[in-house]
Amino acid sequence: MANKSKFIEYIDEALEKSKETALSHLFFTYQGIPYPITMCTLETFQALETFEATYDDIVVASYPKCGSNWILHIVSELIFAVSKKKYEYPEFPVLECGDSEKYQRMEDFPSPRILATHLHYDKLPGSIFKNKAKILVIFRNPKDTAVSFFHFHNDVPDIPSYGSWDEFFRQFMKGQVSWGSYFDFAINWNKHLDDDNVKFILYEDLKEHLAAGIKQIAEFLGFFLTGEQIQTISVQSTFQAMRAKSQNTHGAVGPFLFRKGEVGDWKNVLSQTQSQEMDEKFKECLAGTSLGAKLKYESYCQG
Ligand SMILES: Nc1ncnc2c1ncn2[C@@H]1O[C@H](COP(=O)(O)OS(=O)(=O)O)[C@@H](OP(=O)(O)O)[C@H]1O
Repeated sequence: MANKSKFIEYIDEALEKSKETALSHLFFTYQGIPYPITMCTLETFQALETFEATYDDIVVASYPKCGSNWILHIVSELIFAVSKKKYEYPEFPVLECGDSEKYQRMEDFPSPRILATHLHYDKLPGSIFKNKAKILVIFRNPKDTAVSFFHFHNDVPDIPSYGSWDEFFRQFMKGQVSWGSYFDFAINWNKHLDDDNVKFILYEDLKEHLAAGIKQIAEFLGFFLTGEQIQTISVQSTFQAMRAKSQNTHGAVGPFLFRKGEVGDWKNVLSQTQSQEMDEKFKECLAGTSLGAKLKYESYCQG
């Protein structure tokens, strides 16, 4: 991720703040959703109301740990392929993270701007829809998402740890984790996945058919690449390739962020009771919905 220094600088600063933050003090609530005080502030949320999206913006929307860094990488490689200019991330790309003046600075960022966000659909700035920015929404099955989230907290030395997986699981199921409930995030998006300018991506599908997924993303963004170019990006976008470069792209947190990149790791972590509890929650929130079908829950979360 190009202007590494600013990107990594931001991550390092957040880690530095995390060192002094106990888990019990990690969250503040804004409009009903918990956010980590190490990355989000009230001032920035208030300033976000002034953010003007543009038609050229590419927004990568996801619940945490569903693969946003993967998509950010693919999109920046696609831009490089069509423009021959290396995409430079001018600063940390998560829209709601950083200081309150970032939206002013963003006005001068070169187009297309690539933005990431973990905000729920109903918390996204209205200008994203009004100005018809393109939105890539990535979802991953909730069991692997929870396991990835837990490991991130408990493996990265400076991030506040949970006492145990069981404790994390309880909080995850209640939505008392950073960016709130996976299920609320999903319910919020459910009716909008076929909207104009929205492209749904399933982590598990991308993992199985990487080149085909990259081609679909390129087409959605209106980029025309040769099969050879798609193939090259595909080779650079495997988990192994990204993990190998992760210290350069993401700094010290890189190898923890690019942890395992697998489908089904939940089977090593969730107890049978926890697995059933998640199945019940899925049924209650998403059974019979369009997103429920798109997530292919039976394939990835059962058996
Ligand atoms: N190329 C590729 N292939 C497969 N999987 C990948 C890839 N890149 C990132 N990942 C996995 O995505 C998980 C991190 O998700 P995010 O990038 O959304 O994390 S974050 O919320 O922005 O911190 C995290 O999942 P886990 O390994 O299960 O923890 C990453 O390994």
